Amino acid sequence: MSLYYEAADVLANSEKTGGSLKSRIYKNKDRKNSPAQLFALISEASKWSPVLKDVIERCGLLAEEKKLTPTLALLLTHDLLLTKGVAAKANHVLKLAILRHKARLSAEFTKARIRRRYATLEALKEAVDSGQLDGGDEPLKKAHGHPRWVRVNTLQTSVAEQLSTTFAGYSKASNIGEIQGAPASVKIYLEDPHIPNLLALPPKIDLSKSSAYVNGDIIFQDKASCFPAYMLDVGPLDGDAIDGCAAPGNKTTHLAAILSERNAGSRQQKVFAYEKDKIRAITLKNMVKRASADSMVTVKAGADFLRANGSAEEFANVGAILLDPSCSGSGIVGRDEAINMHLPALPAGVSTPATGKKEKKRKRGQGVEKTEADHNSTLLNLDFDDSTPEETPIEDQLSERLIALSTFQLSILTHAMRFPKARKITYSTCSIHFEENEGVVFQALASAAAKEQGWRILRREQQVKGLRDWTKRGIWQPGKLDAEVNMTEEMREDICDACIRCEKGTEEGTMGFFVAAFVRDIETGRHDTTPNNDVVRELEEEWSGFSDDEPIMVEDGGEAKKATVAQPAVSDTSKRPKKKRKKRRTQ
Ligand SMILES: C[S@@+](CC[C@H](N)C(=O)[O-])C[C@H]1O[C@@H](n2cnc3c(N)ncnc32)[C@H](O)[C@@H]1O
Repeated sequence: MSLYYEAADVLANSEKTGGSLKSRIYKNKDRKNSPAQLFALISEASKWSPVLKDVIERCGLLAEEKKLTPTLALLLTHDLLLTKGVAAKANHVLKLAILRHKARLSAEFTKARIRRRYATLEALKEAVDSGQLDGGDEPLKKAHGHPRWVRVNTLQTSVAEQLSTTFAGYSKASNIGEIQGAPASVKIYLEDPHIPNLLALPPKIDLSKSSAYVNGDIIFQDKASCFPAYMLDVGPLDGDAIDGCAAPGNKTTHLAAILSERNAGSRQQKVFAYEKDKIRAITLKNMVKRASADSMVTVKAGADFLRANGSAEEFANVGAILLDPSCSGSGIVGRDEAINMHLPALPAGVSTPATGKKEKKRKRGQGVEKTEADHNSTLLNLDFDDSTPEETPIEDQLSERLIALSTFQLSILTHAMRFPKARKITYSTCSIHFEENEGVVFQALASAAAKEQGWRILRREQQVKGLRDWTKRGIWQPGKLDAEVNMTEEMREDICDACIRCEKGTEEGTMGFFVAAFVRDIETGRHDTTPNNDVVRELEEEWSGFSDDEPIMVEDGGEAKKATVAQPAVSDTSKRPKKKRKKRRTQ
């Protein structure tokens, strides 16, 4: 199928596949054209669509070319006017159709630019790239746009140095709202008040080609994603650290930077970075290298943290563990202030034609035309997701997936609690669900591991200043845990107050996120951390085939069960019954 038919087919999403546009493009292996090519065409055409819609309508293209749908007209006009040309054979029916109107389309394009008061094509391109034309001719006015968060990599540079080089000529914004509403062309930044070495920049700014990004001086990392390493607050007395779930490596490199800073750059303390997935481990290694953290970080590629033996000699000095395990990804901002594709309206009396070989036999009202006709609208809302996702949000079978995920999350957390020298653990997710967040924290605190090893929650007043001051705290959702937690309401409130939440789409400009920290006085801990191979085997049995990209299938479609709060009295792992994943296990 030609590039244009295939792109139109993706946009029509006639099979009603879930997920963001990007995941729909990249997951379908049956397409003839490369995902990168399809994604580039659709995203570029949608950026230009407020202008091109106008050009196509004024030119009367759809009235004359009965073979073109509004989507095809938009895609073809984009390539005709803004690229090297239409990517099709000279005699292709679509190419012939659009080329017939080249002169008029070009003339209307020039008029459209002049009407918008852009002196040159370059000036118009800049406005389009910065999203200024997103809402028609109106400048970008998003209530809570998602800032481009940039962490300055202190292993290589400093905020002062970056402000005088990469961001030379930028001025200080007075608040985050100013950043959130700014188009990319406005050169402003804000130093984050909660996290050191973090800058907020306008949402659509593209720094991916800047030398600072390419050479690792700056790292794109959402503000919330910086909370765990900062919360861990590792200092010279904390020894080495482990990142138990590390790829792509944002938190690993942040942890290394903090350790190095606190150690006056001596880099004596090490970070062990576990990554179970071999492919993701390659990304992790690259990121660690690019951030100049390779002298401090040992990547455990393809290694399962659940199998790590805390009593091993190499971990003898591990005092801090950061855990950011796989989760539902429900907090991720897919830069999902979705991009709108403005489609040209069909002239009165013109019906939408079929859109390609597969569509030839379709009747009016199917495929692309159905999508457009059904919604009776000339606006397609595209959830683009151009970030590097840590997880793939999957809405299907949510409650089953939450049970499976939280079982795994609890296992990994209680495993970390058995490392003999560990005194600090952070647990985080980019999920908004209680089950994966406070639910796991309450169960971990009630677990045998926590009780035997003396772990408790790091109370709000003991947290580093920026996070102590953060106002969004944990929540309690009654009825979500099978057994009520054996504690007073006051204790429960304290634990919730110790937990930190971030919401997406708010005036804070973060993704949806959760973090909590656990601490203990080392003297109270019992040193028993040999991995229980029965438990590991059992988990592997349950988790074989699990990957971040795959939804977890549950055998029946039955109602999800609530999580059970582990009670210490029944927590002896040797008595743990072997069972399948649907039941939560006592840790
Ligand atoms: C949420 S992502 C981590 C994101 C990372 N902390 C960052 O900020 O860049 C979770 C990662 O943990 C890995 N993972 C899941 N289970 C694991 C296990 N048992 N041991 C090691 N890595 C695991 C996944 O493959 C995935 O790459």
